[in-house]
Amino acid sequence: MDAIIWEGNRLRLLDQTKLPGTIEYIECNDYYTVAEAIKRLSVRGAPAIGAAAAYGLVVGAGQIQTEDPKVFLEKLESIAGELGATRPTAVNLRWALDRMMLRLSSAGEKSVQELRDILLEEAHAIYNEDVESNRRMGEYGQQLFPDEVRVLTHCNAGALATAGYGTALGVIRAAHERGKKVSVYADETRPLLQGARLTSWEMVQEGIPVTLITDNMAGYLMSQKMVDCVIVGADRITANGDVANKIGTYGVAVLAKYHQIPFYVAAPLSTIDMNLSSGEQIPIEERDAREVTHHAGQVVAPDGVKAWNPAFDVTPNGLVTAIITEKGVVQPPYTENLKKIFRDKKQEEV
Ligand SMILES: CSC[C@@H](O)[C@@H](O)C(=O)COP(=O)(O)O
Repeated sequence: MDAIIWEGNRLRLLDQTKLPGTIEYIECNDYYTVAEAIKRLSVRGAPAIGAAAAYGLVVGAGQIQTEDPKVFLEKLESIAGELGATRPTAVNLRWALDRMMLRLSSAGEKSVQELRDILLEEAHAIYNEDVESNRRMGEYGQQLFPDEVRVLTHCNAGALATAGYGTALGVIRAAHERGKKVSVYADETRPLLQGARLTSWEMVQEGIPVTLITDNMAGYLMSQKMVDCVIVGADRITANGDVANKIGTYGVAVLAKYHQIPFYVAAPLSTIDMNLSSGEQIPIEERDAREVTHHAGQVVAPDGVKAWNPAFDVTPNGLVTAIITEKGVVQPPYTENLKKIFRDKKQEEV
């Protein structure tokens, strides 16, 4: 199931808030619809947000009515600002928009129509490269798994959270495709249940054995020696290897350390923010308290109660066994080894 579809010059986004019950696509005829879809988590997951915003910028470019390239670029910059402000933690969003704008600024003198065409080409490149990165990550990551493995994951880092195939779930998929006996425990992931609604759905569709648990069961699961490793995705990784991911990830990492279970993070280089030296600098999105006080539209807390709703937490690098990227598996010390992986990538591009 594709989260993002560009077809016949139209953008359609799968409304993930309705899964697994209803499969419905949102038609995005203007960039406000894309921005709204990102804000309300119709499209979610760091790489998917980046690709959706890139296409959102293409849609926005079509709304700008001018033939003057300078005016066009000014208006586009403002649309990129609006799209970029929709969710603060996933760095892929800013990364994709910056890449789109940079491509235009390095294009030289072009007509407005040519600039629009370049934008679409770049959005396709971001999308296609993400799928390719996930497949590579899958190949590297699956080598860390023994032939028979029970894996715990948190939130949804699958095909739905990316342009396709998935990061953490991509590694699980790759292991399964290579004939390894993989079974998955999926944390339900309160408050919005991405684990229950999306991860377990993806695994069922794929025929990979999955068992759903509530978030507070992970400790007992580990104490019963029912899990061999943890693998999660990421929304932003800083230069020292600290990892921001869905709220609850930190708790799982602490439990994994205590139980001496490897804790892996799978993420493309577009999720690694080398401009931030540590996780304390990552902006953490706080969402509406109603997501905590309500469940499926029903109130589950007394009227007037205060609720706190940070959408992400930060797992310190010391709890991370390895970071799986499309360029290989990065081991500690992260400050040194992440720098090296970016240096190698730059050399490859020359
Ligand atoms: C491959 S995506 C990894 C993360 O983006 C994912 O684990 C996550 O935390 C998603 O959060 P969400 O709030 O659903 O966008």
